[in-house]
Amino acid sequence: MTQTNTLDQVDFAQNNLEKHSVNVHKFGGSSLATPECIERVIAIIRQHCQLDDIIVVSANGKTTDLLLSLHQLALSGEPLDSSLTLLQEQQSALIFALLNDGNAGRLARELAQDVKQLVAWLAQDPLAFESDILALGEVWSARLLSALLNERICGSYYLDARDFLVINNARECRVDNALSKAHLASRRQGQKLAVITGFICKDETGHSCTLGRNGSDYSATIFASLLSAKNVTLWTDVDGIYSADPRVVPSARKLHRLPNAVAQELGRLGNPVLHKKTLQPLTDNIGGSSHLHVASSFDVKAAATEIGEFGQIARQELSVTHLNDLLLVSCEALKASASAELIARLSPVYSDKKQGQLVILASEQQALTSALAVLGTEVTFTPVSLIAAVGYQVALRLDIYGRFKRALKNDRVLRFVNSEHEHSIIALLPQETTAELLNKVHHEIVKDARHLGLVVAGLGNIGQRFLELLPGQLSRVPALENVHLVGLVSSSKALIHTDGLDVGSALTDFNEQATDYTNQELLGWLKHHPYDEMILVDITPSEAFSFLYDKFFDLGIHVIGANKWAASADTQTYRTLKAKAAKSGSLWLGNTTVGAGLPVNYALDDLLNSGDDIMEISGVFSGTLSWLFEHYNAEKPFSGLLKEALAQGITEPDPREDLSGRDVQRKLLILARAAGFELALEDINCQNLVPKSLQKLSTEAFLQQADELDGYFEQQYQQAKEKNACIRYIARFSLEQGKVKAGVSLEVLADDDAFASLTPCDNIFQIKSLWYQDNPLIIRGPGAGRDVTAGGLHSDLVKACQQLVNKQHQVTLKGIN
Ligand SMILES: NC(=O)C1=CN([C@@H]2O[C@H](COP(=O)(O)OP(=O)(O)OC[C@H]3O[C@@H](n4cnc5c(N)ncnc54)[C@H](OP(=O)(O)O)[C@@H]3O)[C@@H](O)[C@H]2O)C=CC1
Ligand SMILES: N[C@@H](CC=O)C(=O)O
Repeated sequence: MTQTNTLDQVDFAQNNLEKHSVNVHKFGGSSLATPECIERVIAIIRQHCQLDDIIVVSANGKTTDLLLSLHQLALSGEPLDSSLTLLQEQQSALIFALLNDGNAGRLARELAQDVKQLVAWLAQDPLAFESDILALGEVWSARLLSALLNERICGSYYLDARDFLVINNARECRVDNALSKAHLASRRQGQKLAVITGFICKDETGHSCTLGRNGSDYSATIFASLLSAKNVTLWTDVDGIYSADPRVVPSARKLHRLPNAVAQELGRLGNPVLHKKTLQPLTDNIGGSSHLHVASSFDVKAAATEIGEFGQIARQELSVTHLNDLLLVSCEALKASASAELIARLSPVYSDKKQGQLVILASEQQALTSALAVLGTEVTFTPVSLIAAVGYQVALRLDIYGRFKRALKNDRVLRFVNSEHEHSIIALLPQETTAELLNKVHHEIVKDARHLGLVVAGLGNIGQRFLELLPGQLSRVPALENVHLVGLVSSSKALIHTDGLDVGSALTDFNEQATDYTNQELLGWLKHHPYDEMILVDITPSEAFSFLYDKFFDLGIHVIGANKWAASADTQTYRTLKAKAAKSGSLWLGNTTVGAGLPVNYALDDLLNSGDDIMEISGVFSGTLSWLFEHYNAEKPFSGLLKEALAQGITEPDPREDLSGRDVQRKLLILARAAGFELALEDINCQNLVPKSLQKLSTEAFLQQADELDGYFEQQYQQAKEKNACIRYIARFSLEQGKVKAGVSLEVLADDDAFASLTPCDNIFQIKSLWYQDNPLIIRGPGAGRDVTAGGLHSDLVKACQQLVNKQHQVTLKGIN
């Protein structure tokens, strides 16, 4: 895990910023529309950019539309004055709202010069200067942002892409890579942020050209390819790519990672965010491995969608897309081989040479009609629409094919076709694809596709057993179908694979491949994980690790803890954690913190849910102490038994946690809190069975001197025996006349007491409540041990997943909604 420096972490006066690679950030028009939007962009750059990165900009807000309308007005000979004034006013307003007086004056003078030139072009020959006219929007936007960066953040320069980006085929916007790369290299300035115009370029004769619809996105990926950039981020008004258009399908889920091939297919089949040209420079760049991110400049915290090459898990993502306003073209001439070049040029949505048929966008009808007129044959156009299931080689997945057909069984379908590389199954419909149909098909295809990541912290006695049971659970329990083990963490080493670890060999892989990590690195990875939900199972005994819960909940991570520290933390910390978890929708389960696999926490929850009031909880809460006192008969030394319990994995890693009563004290606190009481550890009297002389030693030294315990326990045992009684470590909590009484201690019990004759290691919980007053509720069984604890954690995992697989996230589309 590596950490990159961002601009807000460095002091520019003595900047020594380490570069990892170039990143390209593109900001669209809506992200740069107003002074407030531009302030947001500045904040993003400060946080996410490094020196030498490239920033690509579109024209501010609707500037290009205004320039286009001026162009139209000029062509039709209509007056320009009011539109010109509006254009200049809008630009001036941005300049004066954002820049200091000196820079604002300079940019206003340059703007006035440009407007003069614009008026001349419009008067002279608007058609010939169309691209020069449209290019002004990006030039103004880049000049403004660069000046602002110079004022606010760091050295910056702006580049007009027409100074280096050369295309040698205007119709297909094909870039002359060698020439453009050389020109760009000669214009870059080191240790500064470049702001470059998107959308515009020049042709081989030096004339201005534009890159067409979504041209700035295309510019960004072209620059990334020229510079072998590591990442390209399209900062836009939506926070990623969804499994269907979320404006139409409310249950659409964000796709966190998309393989290039799938993203390209989505762009081709009408995804509103991706354009089919955008990815081309990255995928054409053989050996290049740039990843494309789609992120929202309006909601920087929202996880983005990352597009690139990924392993198996990302390849399982499915989505549904649709296109209305299509035409099915039938023409005999299309069967001839002479039509091949025409078809390739048009790159239709679908073509069937045998049948002489194409499917094109309705907007392409005119171009096709004139192209086919040359062939002199009759053409028929039939309005159609398409709906498609898109995913990596989805056409080869028979289950998905079946579901897709099933969802459409009551609709008229002209035909089902697979795309060339099997990344989509397309249904051509003779009618419009309605919102209702889209929702129906989406539900059928995407219903169980939420991916849950799993990180296990603590790979000791219990953690290892948990992992041994995991493969069986994953293949047996339907709710775990989309759970992927992605991380294993011990106190100093971590093995994290975003694409998933092999559950069968996870521990061996951890022992061979895990590397040192810091908590910062772990949190950094968790912050950007690409899963719908992330579950962390804490099987450490560590208080330090429990301090991270606060951050986990901030990040919306779900926690299943066997670790008792957080659940028994001081009242303020506990309250804050509960509130944070509730706020971020994080689940926090800890059934095994008390009674290992026994469902005592669940039972208390159920009682409260049933309207009951709990008045008393008592019993034997320690598996270790139960095992010790049920076995102890003063024949074998007590210390010998203690070491046996440690070897059996019943005790805490340091058995003094058990013997001191602290473990029982924590458990009583956890249960009292679960029963709805607010109390702290200090409110629970605790009898420590470890003599002072052994309390401060290391675990090893304590075990060596453990025979110092023997005399005390022998005496306690014999004294009890004389009264036909026994010794047991008991926890008691009660509410008496509105006052809480709580304590844990060694008690002398009659041999026939309900807490006296347990199977060694058993816990017993006696709960008195309104419903269970005269005849208390009893839960009894093994309260410690590898199997029951690991099993209890699996029970929590299934419970969490049952809730999370169906959880709906509110889609927020800032800038669109
Ligand atoms: N034994 C039982 O029957 C029950 C136990 N529990 C709880 O289960 C937990 C685990 O117990 P057990 O398996 O016996 O413990 P172990 O000592 O056998 O294993 C502890 C694991 O936690 C790791 N660890 C320790 N500190 C940290 C840290 N700061 N960050 C990340 N990992 C850390 C250790 O790593 P390393 O190897 O590097 O030291 C080790 O892998 C405890 O909280 C215990 O109370 C709960 C119910 C029943
Ligand atoms: N050491 C504990 C383990 C479970 O929490 C016990 O003995 O009960």
